Amino acid sequence: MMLSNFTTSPVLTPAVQVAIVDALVEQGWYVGRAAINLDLCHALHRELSHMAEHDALEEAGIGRGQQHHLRKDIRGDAIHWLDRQSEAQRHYLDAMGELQQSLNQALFLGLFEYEAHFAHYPAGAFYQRHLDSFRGRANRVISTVGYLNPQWPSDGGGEMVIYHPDDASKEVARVVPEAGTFACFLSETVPHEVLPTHQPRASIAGWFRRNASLGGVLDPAR
Ligand SMILES: O=C(O)CCC(=O)C(=O)O
Ligand SMILES: [Fe+2]
Repeated sequence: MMLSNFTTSPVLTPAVQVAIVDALVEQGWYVGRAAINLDLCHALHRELSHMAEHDALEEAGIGRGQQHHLRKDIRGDAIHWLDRQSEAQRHYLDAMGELQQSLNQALFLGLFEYEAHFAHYPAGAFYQRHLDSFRGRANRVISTVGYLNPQWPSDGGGEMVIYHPDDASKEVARVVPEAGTFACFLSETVPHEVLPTHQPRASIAGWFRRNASLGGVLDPAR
């Protein structure tokens, strides 16, 4: 049994939370290495690997509610929504709850909930350039990605590319998906993609949401 101390140190330090808020205000996106507690990343990685090995993941699709369908030509990951079933998941979700409070206090965003899924990209999988939310639908406000891979070779592929909010042809960051790295960006304005990965790739993608129920029509969470 490996001893892990993710329960005793913060998932995201207060300094990292401040850096996230500042970067979102200044440029609309944040990327930090060694931002999330590594023991927690390892515990979450074990959990996701176990699910992948036991066929416990579902193929990811695009669109929500009735519009949900599979498009392997657009995204090739398999997912499992976090459900607080393990201590590691509860820690991650509690940390995102704290971040939600920091974001609301500093930016008055009125974020009211957070949803997140594990994502497993098998070798060869990618996710084409996209926005996580569409203006007007105003449901997903801030996107987060936590990376779980214990190590990542320089030729491993699978980087997340972030593009400039005002110029989608301009690459502003290339994020190596290694454990401890955390990315965060405005869901409606920051285009991003996952380049084809050359080896299995593990992450947690999540979104802070605002209630977007309109005209009595319930906005489906997923
Ligand atoms: O895993 C990543 O790096 C990003 C995934 C993503 O863009 C998404 O799930 O919407
Ligand atoms: Fe995305």
